Amino acid sequence: MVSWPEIINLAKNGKRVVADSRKVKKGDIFVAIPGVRIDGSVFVLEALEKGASYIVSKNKKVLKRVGSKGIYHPNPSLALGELAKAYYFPRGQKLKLIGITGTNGKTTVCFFLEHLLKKAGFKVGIIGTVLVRWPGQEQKSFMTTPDCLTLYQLLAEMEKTGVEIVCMEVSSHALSQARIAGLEFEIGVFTNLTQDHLDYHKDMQDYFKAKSKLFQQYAKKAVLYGDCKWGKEILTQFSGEKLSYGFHHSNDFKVLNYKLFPEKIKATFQLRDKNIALELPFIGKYNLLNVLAAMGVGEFLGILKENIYAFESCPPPPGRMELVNNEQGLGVIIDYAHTPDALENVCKSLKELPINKLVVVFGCGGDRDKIKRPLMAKAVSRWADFAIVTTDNPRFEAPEEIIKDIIKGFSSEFKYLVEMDRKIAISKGLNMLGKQDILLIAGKGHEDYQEICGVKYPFSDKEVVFKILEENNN
Ligand SMILES: CC(=O)N[C@H]1[C@@H](OP(=O)(O)OP(=O)(O)OC[C@H]2O[C@@H](n3ccc(=O)[nH]c3=O)[C@H](O)[C@@H]2O)O[C@H](CO)[C@@H](O)[C@@H]1O[C@H](C)C(=O)N[C@@H](C)C(=O)N[C@H](CCC(=O)O)C(=O)O
Ligand SMILES: Nc1ncnc2c1ncn2[C@@H]1O[C@H](COP(=O)(O)OP(=O)(O)OP(=O)(O)O)[C@@H](O)[C@H]1O
Ligand SMILES: N[C@H](CCC[C@H](N)C(=O)O)C(=O)O
Ligand SMILES: [Mg+2]
Repeated sequence: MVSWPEIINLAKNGKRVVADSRKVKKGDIFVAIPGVRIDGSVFVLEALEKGASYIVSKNKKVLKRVGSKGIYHPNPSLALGELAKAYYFPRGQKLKLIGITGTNGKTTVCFFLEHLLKKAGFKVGIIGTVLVRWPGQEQKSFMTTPDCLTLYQLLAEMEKTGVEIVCMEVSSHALSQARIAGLEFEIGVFTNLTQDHLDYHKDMQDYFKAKSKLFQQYAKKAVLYGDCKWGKEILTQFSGEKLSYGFHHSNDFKVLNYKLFPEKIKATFQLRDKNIALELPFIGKYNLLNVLAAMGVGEFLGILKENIYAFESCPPPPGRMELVNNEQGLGVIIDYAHTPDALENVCKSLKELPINKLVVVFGCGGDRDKIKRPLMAKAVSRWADFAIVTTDNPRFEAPEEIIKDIIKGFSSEFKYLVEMDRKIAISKGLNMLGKQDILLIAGKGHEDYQEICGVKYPFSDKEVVFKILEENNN
């Protein structure tokens, strides 16, 4: 039987590593991952039939049947990371990695960082919910954090083309499933932790445990949101170099004062002993936190001071508090808020502007956390003047049932209507707009599809707005 160091050496010398039996080719090393739906050990025979030369598994019964080609590893997900690292980075990882985790703000911080680091002269790559991008390359994303092998493949490709630093979103699913196993992160960022994904994580403590792995197992330095108990807990536990940020005066990097305008924010920050006033080209008070997170990373990399004004030309990511400019002069905003906290923050930020009525079109995703549905409605009803409840991505759930869960969160006096067809819902919202009113279309942001029963139908909130306005014009 081959030993673990021997198999690592084989991977270093170009022996392919796969975790999906459908992709096995002759000579590959197949790693059987115990998945959420199914145990990869079920596919060991298929992998062998396709010519796999080695099987890595923790299932001793299966390994007994495999014989000399079998290799026992107590944690196949970690084994996959080690093998992927050996295969894709045989001479070690040279790329600097920045990992961003948290319920909300990962994509935004990632985009802000890309902008800052480019200005500082780095060759930067980003990996996240909206896209994967590095100089000369851009691909649409299918996951926030890709599976382990896809991730390593991307990173290796980036390194080959001269990328020096990669900022990537690290979801709690990725941390639980060890998709980043074997990678070393120069800096980890924690943006916040609020209700989401309780379909996957047992409770908030379990969700936090997944998030905090980034700091316990992977990151050398930490940039931490210090205004919540979860951030404070990581701050206390983390033994490496760390920096906290937030609105509270106890943080290392903080907001001293700010003023929100319909298309920008003017703010003064205190960065340890230095104060700086900036005019930022986006809206949403919480985006001040996302800027601080990016500043914290800049500080650790030693490039913040010379490049701080980069934030004054930093556009928000697509579908995040995106103003839909239109000839009719209607106030329309598209945002990716799909959690109670995000909706609370977005609606509150909009109501802080000098506006009249706030109308919100939103729904909730199917096959995801059900507990958050009435809480999202509650957040909307606290700040909005009217809501139109519609479909998001129903996936395999009945839209009527999702909507039933949502409307349980509205108080009896709150005014809303239900319109299942998202296009008609948006159209109804647009028709309600008067002078200085705002229509917030929440939940799908940059997404260009609506997923119903396993089929992704083309649907972009932004394009739909333009289409309706054009139809109304004719
Ligand atoms: C719940 C979840 O995260 N599931 C992910 C997980 O699937 P799984 O554990 O169910 O895998 P499985 O289907 O049981 O298969 C187990 C193993 O058997 C292998 N297999 C499977 C079938 C076969 O014929 N042969 C075979 O060898 C699989 O390759 C796998 O290694 O591992 C798969 C392979 O890496 C992922 O594609 C899959 O993501 C699904 C599609 C997904 O929707 N994930 C979402 C929830 C997610 O991860 N989202 C986060 C963002 C969350 C946020 O908003 O923060 C993300 O990072 O994208
Ligand atoms: N720092 C923040 N605090 C609270 N809410 C935020 C923050 N940043 C962004 N949001 C809200 O969360 C939404 C999603 O933001 P973003 O895409 O940056 O987060 P994310 O963590 O990448 O989300 P996902 O996990 O879905 O990829 C935004 O559209 C906004 O409504
Ligand atoms: N990454 C998140 C995105 C949710 C976006 C929302 N549009 C939905 O479909 O619920 C998830 O997969 O839970
Ligand atoms: Mg994201």
